Amino acid sequence: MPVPMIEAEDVAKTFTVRARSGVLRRARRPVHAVDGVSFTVERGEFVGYLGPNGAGKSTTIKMLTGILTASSGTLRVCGLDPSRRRTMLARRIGVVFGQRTTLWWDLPLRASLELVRRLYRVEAAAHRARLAELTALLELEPFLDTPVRQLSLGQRMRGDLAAALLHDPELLVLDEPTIGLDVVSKATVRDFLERVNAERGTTILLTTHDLGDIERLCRRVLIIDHGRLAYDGGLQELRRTVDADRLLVVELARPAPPIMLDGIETERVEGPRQWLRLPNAANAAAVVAALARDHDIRDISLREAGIEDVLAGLYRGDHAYWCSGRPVAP
Ligand SMILES: Nc1ncnc2c1ncn2[C@@H]1O[C@H](COP(=O)(O)OP(=O)(O)OP(=O)(O)O)[C@@H](O)[C@H]1O
Repeated sequence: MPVPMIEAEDVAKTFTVRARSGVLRRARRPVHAVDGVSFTVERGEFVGYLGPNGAGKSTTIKMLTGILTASSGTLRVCGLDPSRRRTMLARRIGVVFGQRTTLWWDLPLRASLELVRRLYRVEAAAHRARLAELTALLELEPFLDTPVRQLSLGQRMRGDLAAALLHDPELLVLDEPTIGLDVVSKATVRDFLERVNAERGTTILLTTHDLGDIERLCRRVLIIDHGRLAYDGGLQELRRTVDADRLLVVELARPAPPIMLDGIETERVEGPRQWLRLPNAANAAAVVAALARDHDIRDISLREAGIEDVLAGLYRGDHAYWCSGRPVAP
């Protein structure tokens, strides 16, 4: 059986921070950034790694790439211990941090990519072929000779993606790759990542707050909260698992007091329009029939819970935590 791309078993990372506890005293306090996380990512998967601010995503990525050493637990990436085999691992993985560039600020993009080639010791002919392919896919040609500092955010991100993939890594780790990009640049980056995964079989682990990235690209998501894994499974299953409410928007013939229906909360009233929160278990057809019986209705529409609602509920702690289809203690 092939070795999984990522194997994390009970991985934890605790930082010690010093906080002022008196005029002169500074007390030490542990911060459990990652608190016993276990998961496996198989070759060829495209996995989203989600969680609210401060959940432990970046810390996990830093451990996966060998920048930080885990405080406890076992971690294997491409079968290697990242903190002990960091250089060897660097040749097999690509990493992109959306907030930072790995390119040389004052050099043209082409020269930056040449330096990356030398760092990874990619043979010149292989580099030319790969650069030509990435240039076409990411449409880099118009700005290959522009200094990196003059590139727009979207152009720089495409340059960073090329740099991360020049050595044809088995695993691509992305931390917020579409942050700050406009809709067209986001679409280019998403199309590109989809192709890299589908055509080259590159395994991708994607951290993002952009749910459009996740809905478009990830078949599986891992959700981390307070350093612990809150969910591991498909997006559709997540929607079904988490009891997310739907919203019924009712337009009455004339303004009226809030509608009273058993088990249904009228969330907002604006003139003749009312917003009713429907629990997942409620039968929408029965609710509409009851409304039609007692009120003069002009229009009605049902808004399904979006993935944002599902995640917001999960992050707020409204729901039990679920992993592998089973509830787990938060
Ligand atoms: N070097 C550090 N020293 C002390 N605490 C840290 C350090 N790095 C991270 N932390 C803390 O660990 C926790 C997890 O941080 P992390 O950056 O991994 O979260 P995140 O999920 O990436 O958040 P965001 O979505 O905001 O980027 C936070 O409480 C953070 O303050």
